[in-house]
Amino acid sequence: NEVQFAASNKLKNTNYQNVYNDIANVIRENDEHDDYIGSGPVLLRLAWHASGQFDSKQEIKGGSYNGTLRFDKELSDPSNAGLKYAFDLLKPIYKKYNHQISHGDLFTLAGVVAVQEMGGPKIPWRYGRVDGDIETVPLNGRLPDANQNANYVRNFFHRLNFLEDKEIVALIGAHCVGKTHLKNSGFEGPWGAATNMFTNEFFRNLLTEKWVLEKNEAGNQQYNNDKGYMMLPTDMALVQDGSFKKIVEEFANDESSFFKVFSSAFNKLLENGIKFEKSSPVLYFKTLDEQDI
Ligand code: HEM
Ligand SMILES: Nc1ncc(C2CC2)[nH]1
Repeated sequence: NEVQFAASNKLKNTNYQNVYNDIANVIRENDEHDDYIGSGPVLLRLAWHASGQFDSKQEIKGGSYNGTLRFDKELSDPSNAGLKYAFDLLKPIYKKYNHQISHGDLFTLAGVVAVQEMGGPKIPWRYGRVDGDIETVPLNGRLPDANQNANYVRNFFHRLNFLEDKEIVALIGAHCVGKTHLKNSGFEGPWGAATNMFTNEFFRNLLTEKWVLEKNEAGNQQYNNDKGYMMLPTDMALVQDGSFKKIVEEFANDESSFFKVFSSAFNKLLENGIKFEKSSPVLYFKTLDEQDI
């Protein structure tokens, strides 16, 4: 399976902090989105969906390299419902940099900005993805189904080369931000209280709240508690499977452990299938707060 080689881009490393800041300012300016949850969660989901359709066994491999989520063919995949809003937020930034940044680099960088600006861990990031044409759009249907159990979840992430349970549990911990929307996915409700701060709270709620399996208005089964919070079947799988559950307990007790594993797993997700030059710089970005902006 040939891999795709990252190209050296025209932007100098320093300019990527400017792109980071532009995306961070878009998040600040659109804080009213989704009843003031803000635009961080949906931009994080955009970066995940731009990368999670990777399958090294397929002719068309997918992954973030070609920036194919920009094509309606992929954006209209029912799994991507709600993401056009996030893509539209990034269009003015793409235009501003006038082809000096690819869509693949922009979509993945937006995920890094979203995690960091919501108080999550620093995510190392590299540039060099090159936009592919519409022929490189992967088939729809490669993103995961939320109605499934622990074995499905484990096998799904094995396809993305996440062979350790720790990585899988950490990645799903991104459900600590945002909410589910009936019109997008057929599920409804937030996981918990603070839905725009990236913390280990999602893991605590999984363990401490009393969850009841109910059919929702769309006919899907979801877990609800007495405070109006919800969990997907695939979320609950993390405490139904013994190995996953031990890791949920570790992350619930030690947020720094969750952050460390999430940082490397999210970087790996965003770089699946891409070969970067040894010399290609690994960039770390300052948050707006760290720059006193
Ligand atoms: C078993 C794997 C996963 C399943 C089945 C799944 C499923 C879902 C579903 C059904 C939603 C609700 C979408 C909506 O109704 O708007 C959602 C939201 C979200 N997912 Fe996942 N997800 C998975 C893994 C991930 C991963 C790996 C990440 C990131 C690293 C992620 C980040 C998010 C975020 C940030 C939201 C909130 C979006 C918003 O508030 O608009 N998810 N997910
Ligand atoms: N419980 C739950 N699973 C997924 C979500 C959306 C990310 C917010 N909430």
